[in-house]
Amino acid sequence: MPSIARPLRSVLYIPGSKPRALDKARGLPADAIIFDLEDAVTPEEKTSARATLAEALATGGYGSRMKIIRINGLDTEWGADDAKAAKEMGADAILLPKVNTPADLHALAALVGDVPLWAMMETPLGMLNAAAIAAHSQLQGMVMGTNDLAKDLQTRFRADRLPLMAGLGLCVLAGKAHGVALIDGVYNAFKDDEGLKVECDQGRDMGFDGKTLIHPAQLEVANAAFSPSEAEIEIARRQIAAFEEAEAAGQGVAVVDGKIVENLHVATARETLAKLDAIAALSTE
Ligand SMILES: CC(C)(COP(=O)(O)OP(=O)(O)OC[C@H]1O[C@@H](n2cnc3c(N)ncnc32)[C@H](O)[C@@H]1OP(=O)(O)O)[C@@H](O)C(=O)NCCC(=O)NCCSC(=O)C[C@H](O)C(=O)O
Ligand SMILES: [Mg+2]
Repeated sequence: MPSIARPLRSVLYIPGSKPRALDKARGLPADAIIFDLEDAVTPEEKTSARATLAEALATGGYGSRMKIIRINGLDTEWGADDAKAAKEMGADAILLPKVNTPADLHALAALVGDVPLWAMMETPLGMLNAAAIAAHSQLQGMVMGTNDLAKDLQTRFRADRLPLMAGLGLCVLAGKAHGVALIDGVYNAFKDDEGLKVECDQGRDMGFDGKTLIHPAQLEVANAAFSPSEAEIEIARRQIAAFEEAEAAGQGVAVVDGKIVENLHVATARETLAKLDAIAALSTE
């Protein structure tokens, strides 16, 4: 399945309770924003955060950035009211935490109707049910919750994320099979650009569309890592040109830099250039 056209390289969490951060985000180069009512907001502020967020979104100014609202779980005292409020606020998508089964999404859909849904994939049961969750007709995005997953798996932190790979891999397979956007988990050490880059590159290599972020300082690294590189652009152009030349000569295969280029490689090359165009279009919106 091809990735969706909208760039989602950088997906920034903003606590719904923080007016200063909500305001700052209007000028930040994030492809998407997750306005958070869940873990970034204290129980004491849950209700007021809903009102603070509603005011920020009514004021607007977020441009073409995708606006996703993460609500509290429907098993909490805030979840149902969050869901109804998120729909009224005109969210592009509602993100449900700790999705374990498709039934969790059915319950949310019953409250909000046909609003696009996103799922936090962050429990062992959710990972095991990734294929069924990704198949839900309203699901358009999956966000990895690597902190909650690590907690439930009782893993130790490893820079290579080996203990999380089985779960992340299941989500990548499920998301690709059903054409769902795939966003990698956060990198907690928000002052460590080098570590962030390593993790972004790993996520990109795995097929994620982008990374969730917790601080504006992480935007540049993520945007760069999930954009086509100069080398990828250059080889894509040469592959397309070589294949077209081969086709004109009645052949189905070209060779570039000693490697074969077939239809499927050309499809990937065209996707790379389309992504570049979509990113360029963001700056003119
Ligand atoms: C991590 C932070 C608490 C750090 O905050 P702070 O100390 O205020 O940072 P700075 O002083 O460096 O901030 C500089 C300016 O940037 C603004 N800011 C900070 N963070 C954000 C943000 N996320 N979005 C927009 N703007 C932001 C500050 O307001 C400052 O602005 P100004 O004063 O005008 O210069 C903080 O960054 C933070 O709260 N981050 C978000 C944390 C969060 O959302 N956590 C929940 C999501 S992660 C999660 O739940 C993962 C998942 O579920 C899992 O299981 O893994
Ligand atoms: Mg979480």
